[in-house]
Amino acid sequence: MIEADGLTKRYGAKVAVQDLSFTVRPGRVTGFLGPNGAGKSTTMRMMLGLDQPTSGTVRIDGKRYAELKQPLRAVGALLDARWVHPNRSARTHLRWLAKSNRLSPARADEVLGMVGLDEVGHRNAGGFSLGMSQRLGLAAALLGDPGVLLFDEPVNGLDPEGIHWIRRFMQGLAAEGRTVLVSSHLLSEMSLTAEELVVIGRGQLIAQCSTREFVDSAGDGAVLVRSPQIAQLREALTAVGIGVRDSEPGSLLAEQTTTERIGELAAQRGIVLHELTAQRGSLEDAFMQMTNQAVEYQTGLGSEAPAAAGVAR
Ligand SMILES: Nc1ncnc2c1ncn2[C@@H]1O[C@H](COP(=O)(O)OP(=O)(O)OP(=O)(O)O)[C@@H](O)[C@H]1O
Repeated sequence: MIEADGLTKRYGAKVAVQDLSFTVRPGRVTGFLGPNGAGKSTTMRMMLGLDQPTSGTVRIDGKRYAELKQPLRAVGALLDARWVHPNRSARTHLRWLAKSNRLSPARADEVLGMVGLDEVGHRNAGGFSLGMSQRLGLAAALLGDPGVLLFDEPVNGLDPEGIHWIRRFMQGLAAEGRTVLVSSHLLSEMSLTAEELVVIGRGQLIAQCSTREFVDSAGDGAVLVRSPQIAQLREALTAVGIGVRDSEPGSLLAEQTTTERIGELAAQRGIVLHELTAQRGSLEDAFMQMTNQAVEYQTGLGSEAPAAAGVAR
């Protein structure tokens, strides 16, 4: 579990992270989203003790990073996949990391196998493709078999196969009961990967909720209904005060309601339904709507945007 409590980081006059409180729970992948410069990397660096908070705390399984006796056994991270010695083999790189963290060198081969690099473990890491480097970065993060994993933009620059592989891998780690926090700019990818979201803008919390709730919060509550008895359905809906908009022939859009309400109403009146679909936006729509106020610099004369609108829970 990761717990941020009133986390604040200032660089001189610049406030990178401001009074940020959220919890990341084990057993599912949590996406960490925010526009450029929102403070995601700074927050992750504070989780790993690479930056000190100006105020507030962030705890990994109840402890600050500095209090962890063997940090690599508690938290693993992939921040920059290119951080390897180019003339060292992947295996030597991992063994060196293991040794300097008092972990068994045999663990290097185990993690190489876990990420599918056992065949190329003897090759110089400097010659690895981006996808292979990302896998090596994941292997390094897993060396201490940690319960908490942090990934900063792990799929940046990868091809669809690489993205798919990392998605399944992260979901597998979460299914083993680990806490997995992953930042990404790729929103459609994040909607497939993450069950939970922490969304920040200008260093402040915008939302912490399930991906489903986040997407729903941006929807307009309309429900598409298709029925061979559309006239009767329209009458039944307007009779109970539900607003109706036209859609394709044989269909209508019921406003500000739920699929449950319409399904039950149709059943009571004996009206046959062929389709009942809540109209959802995409994670992209929700993100744009929620972070619109929170982009660091709005277009137009570089004026700063107002503070993030608070839908945080
Ligand atoms: N060492 C530093 N000195 C001064 N300002 C910094 C420093 N590190 C980050 N910042 C500023 O803090 C803010 C948050 O940066 P951060 O890199 O954490 O955002 P981010 O959400 O990770 O952005 P991106 O998605 O673009 O990587 C930015 O305005 C950035 O310019």
